[in-house]
Amino acid sequence: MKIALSGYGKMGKIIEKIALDRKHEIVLIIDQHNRAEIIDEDLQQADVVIEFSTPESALENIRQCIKAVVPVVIGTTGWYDHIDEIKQEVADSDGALLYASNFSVGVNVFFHVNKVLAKLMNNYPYYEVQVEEIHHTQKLDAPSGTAITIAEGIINGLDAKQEWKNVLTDGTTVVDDTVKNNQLLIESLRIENVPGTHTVMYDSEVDSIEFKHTAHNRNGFALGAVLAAEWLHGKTGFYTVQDMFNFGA
Ligand SMILES: NC(=O)C1=CN([C@@H]2O[C@H](COP(=O)(O)OP(=O)(O)OC[C@H]3O[C@@H](n4cnc5c(N)ncnc54)[C@H](OP(=O)(O)O)[C@@H]3O)[C@@H](O)[C@H]2O)C=CC1
Ligand SMILES: O=C(O)C1=N[C@H](C(=O)O)C[C@H](O)C1
Repeated sequence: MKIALSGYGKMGKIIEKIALDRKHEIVLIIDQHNRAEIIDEDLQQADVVIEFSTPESALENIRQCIKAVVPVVIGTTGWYDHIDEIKQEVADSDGALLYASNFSVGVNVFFHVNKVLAKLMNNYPYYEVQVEEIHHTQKLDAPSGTAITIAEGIINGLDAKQEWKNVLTDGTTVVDDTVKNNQLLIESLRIENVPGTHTVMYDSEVDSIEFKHTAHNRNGFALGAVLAAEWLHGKTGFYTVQDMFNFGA
């Protein structure tokens, strides 16, 4: 398959290596420096674009892929307020798009079990729940896209929570204590060199339940993105990575 990389930072470089190992060809690399010169015909050399750039640039990059009718796999986070518009634009152009807040197998298993657990915990309302995410200090968005997906899974399953609220903390004190009872707290910590750690905590007076995923490196994210590009090839429509993993509802 011919792959274009949109974003060539920490993730783009690992994706390139895994794609080459899997006998794909990288036909175009886009970063901040050449972005302005990229025209639709450049993108159309590729069977699929893999987009891991920045929260500010992702939307424009995605829209150019849709306009050029080139399938796009999106790992970039921080653009999710526009998902409904993008879904409509993909439908209007008969394009192909797959996105994920997290492409790793482990996190997608975690997402599934998190939803089951949230429904179960309706029976035990004396547990208070919160989410914690820890990432490296270069991360531009908070909360992480993964934490948002986890929070949505809890909110859909657990009657006591209706919305999430994010607090950036230094790990010792919660800076903002205005979280309401119906809000699910997502604490974000930024610590040097952490690839991504997510924990769901249910806490009661007598005990705590902690459900945790720790990424040891970025290889699982990158492999998942390449597998998603292979899966999307030849399809049209709007997909999430859950369509690929197919763990069920
Ligand atoms: N879904 C998932 O599984 C995962 C998602 N992510 C997400 O992917 C994104 C990228 O992460 P990461 O690789 O760590 O970030 P980096 O900061 O390491 O890389 C970002 C890259 O985007 C480039 N860039 C900046 N502006 C543009 C633009 N307008 N068009 C194209 N490229 C541009 C930068 O170029 P330059 O170097 O020239 O500035 C850089 O190469 C983040 O949103 C992160 O949250 C990360 C890991 C897993
Ligand atoms: O920025 C990162 O590094 C990561 N971003 C994704 C997110 O926001 O959830 C996925 C992973 O946790 C790493």
